[in-house]
This record gives sequence, structure tokens and C-alpha cells, in this order.
Amino acid sequence: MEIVVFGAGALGSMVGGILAREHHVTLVARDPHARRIAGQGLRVVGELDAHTRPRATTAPTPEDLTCDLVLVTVKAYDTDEAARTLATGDPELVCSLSNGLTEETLAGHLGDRVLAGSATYGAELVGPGEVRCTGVGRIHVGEFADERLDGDEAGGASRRAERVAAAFREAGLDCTADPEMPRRRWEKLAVNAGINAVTALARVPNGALADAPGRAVAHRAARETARVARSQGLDLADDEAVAAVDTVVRETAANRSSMRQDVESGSRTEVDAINGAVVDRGTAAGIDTPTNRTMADLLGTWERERIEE
Ligand SMILES: NC(=O)C1=CN([C@@H]2O[C@H](COP(=O)(O)OP(=O)(O)OC[C@H]3O[C@@H](n4cnc5c(N)ncnc54)[C@H](OP(=O)(O)O)[C@@H]3O)[C@@H](O)[C@H]2O)C=CC1
Ligand SMILES: CC(C)(CO)C(=O)C(=O)O
Repeated sequence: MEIVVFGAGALGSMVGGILAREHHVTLVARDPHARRIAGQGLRVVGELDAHTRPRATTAPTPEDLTCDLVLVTVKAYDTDEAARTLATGDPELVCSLSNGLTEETLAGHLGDRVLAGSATYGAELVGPGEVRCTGVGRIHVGEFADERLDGDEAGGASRRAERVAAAFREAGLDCTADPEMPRRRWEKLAVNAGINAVTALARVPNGALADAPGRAVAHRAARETARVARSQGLDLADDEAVAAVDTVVRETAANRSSMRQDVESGSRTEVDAINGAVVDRGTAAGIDTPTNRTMADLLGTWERERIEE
């Protein structure tokens, strides 16, 4: 496959580096990372090990973006700009692995070429040309809205998602085409809504949410997310959202969540695309989401203060 990874920071470099074992991969990255990859290739270290030679560029041309698949791995707040750039080319499929509800933004520019994705692999950039896999997880891809599973995609499966998943597996990544991606997307949102902001505000590892009082806050945020999901026609029970939070807390107990990492490095967070998305959709559906609203407001206050400094 001809694959472009748009926004090759930590996650995109790791996934792109592994995909380059079997596919023609172009990484859209920043310098000096892009320059080092173009010169010396890309090293994946840690729990995965590879040295591959994907192409790398900071400024993709429309021809570069006319490919079989674009994987979007920018932070959620960069999705709109990424989508505008992607629309200058003609990719056959576009799939986001970003956290938060980003697919609607992509589809606004790229239409029904957009698939949804989620990743539970962990990745951190070591330096130019090198990325560390900090945890082997799983990637899911699929259609992002129930109505897109109808028609010729009978039975909820999506042939194009199956094709993407098979290409990932061929390169050695654990990837599944999920016939229930619309629901999974909201379940992942509940997990991120429950874990990310709480661990960022309290400055604790994910495992600290195994006990009260952090656990109770995370559960409230997850229940609110499930309620909003149901208002959008998705079948996500409160108990299922809470159980998903508990599972991820257990499985990633030692992790510093991505939002905690952002706050500790003084960077903008993805709170708008996570807790903010729950609040906005809840408001539109007449559902109050006080826990998500409080977390979005607190992190929003911190972000404004940081930007003004
Ligand atoms: N890292 C992880 O383990 C995981 C991350 N995720 C999710 O994946 C997404 C990416 O996370 P992560 O990889 O950690 O983030 P990073 O910030 O490391 O990577 C994103 C990269 O995209 C670059 N970028 C943004 N816009 C452009 C552009 N127009 N052209 C070229 N490069 C661009 C950014 O550069 P710059 O900063 O200079 O703008 C940055 O290097 C997030 O939504 C995150 O929540 C999900 C699961 C695991
Ligand atoms: C699953 C979890 C919570 C793992 O830390 C994550 O996605 C994140 O940190 O953004």
C-alpha cells in the first residue's frame, strides 16, 4: 500500500516506522525529525524494534497525498488544518488514530473517505529519527457512524476497514477491523474523558484512579459520556463505560496519561476534543455533563493562563 502518515510525532512515527517494513510509507513530520529520517532512516526502539527507511517530508505535495491511505496522527486540535491540507490531494482512504472525536472534522473536508481508528499502543519520541514504543497495544479501524455501515457494507463489517487492518497486520501491528467502531469510538471517548483530565489535574499515574476519590470522578465523567452517547443513538451503557475505564486504569497503571504529559511539559491539551466534545454534544441534546464541564473549564483556564504567560 502507498501510505502517508500525517503528523509523524510519537504515535505516527512508531506506526509509520513499522508499516514501512511492508509498505511504501511517507511521513509528514517536522524538522529536524523529517530531515534525520530522510538521511538515516527511522529507528523504533523499546517494545518494538525496527530500522526502516520511509520517505519523510515537511511539506507534502498534492501528488504525495494522492495515495491508498492517509493515517492522521496529529493532536486533535490540529485536525482541521490537517484535513484542509489533505484535501489538496486525492487520498483513497483517510483514517485518524487521534484521541477525541476528530472524524467529523475530517469528513467535513474529505467526505466518506474517512474511517475511524483508535490506538492503545504507547509511543514517545526519543529524538530526531528515533521513537520508543512504550507499550504494545491494539489498533482498531472501522466506519465511524452507524449509517455508514448500511448499504453495501452488510452485517456491520466494512470491507475497506478489513483491507486496512490486513495491511497493518502484514507489517506486524496488532490491528482489527471493528464492525462496531461507532460504539468503540464513544467507549474510548469515555475512557479518555474519565482518565486523561483527572490524571492531568491531579498529576497522578493512571493507576491512582483504581481507588477513591479519583476513581469516583473518572466514573462520573464516563457515565456522563455514555449518557450522551446514547442520546446520539449509540448502545453504550453506563456500566460498560465505567468497566472500560477500570480496565484501562488497570492495564496502564504505570502510564502518565497523554494529557498529564501535555500539562507537565506546558503544552496545549486535547481537553476540547475529549471532555469538551462530551459537553458540547450533551448541551445540544439537553443533557447536563457537570463533571466533564468542570474538567474542561479547569484545563481551559490553565491553557489560557499558559498562553498569556
Ligand atoms: N503517543 C501515544 O502513545 C498515543 C497518542 N495517541 C493520540 O495520537 C495523537 C498524536 O499523539 P502524539 O503522537 O503523542 O503527538 P505528537 O505531538 O508527538 O505528534 C503529532 C505531530 O504532528 C505534528 N504536526 C501537526 N501538524 C502538522 C503539519 N501540518 N505538518 C507536519 N507535522 C504536523 C506535530 O508537530 P508540532 O508539535 O510541531 O505541531 C507533532 O510532531 C493524539 O491525538 C494522541 O492523543 C493515541 C494513543 C497513544
Ligand atoms: C488510554 C490512555 C488513557 C492511556 O494513558 C490514553 O489514551 C492517553 O493517555 O491518552
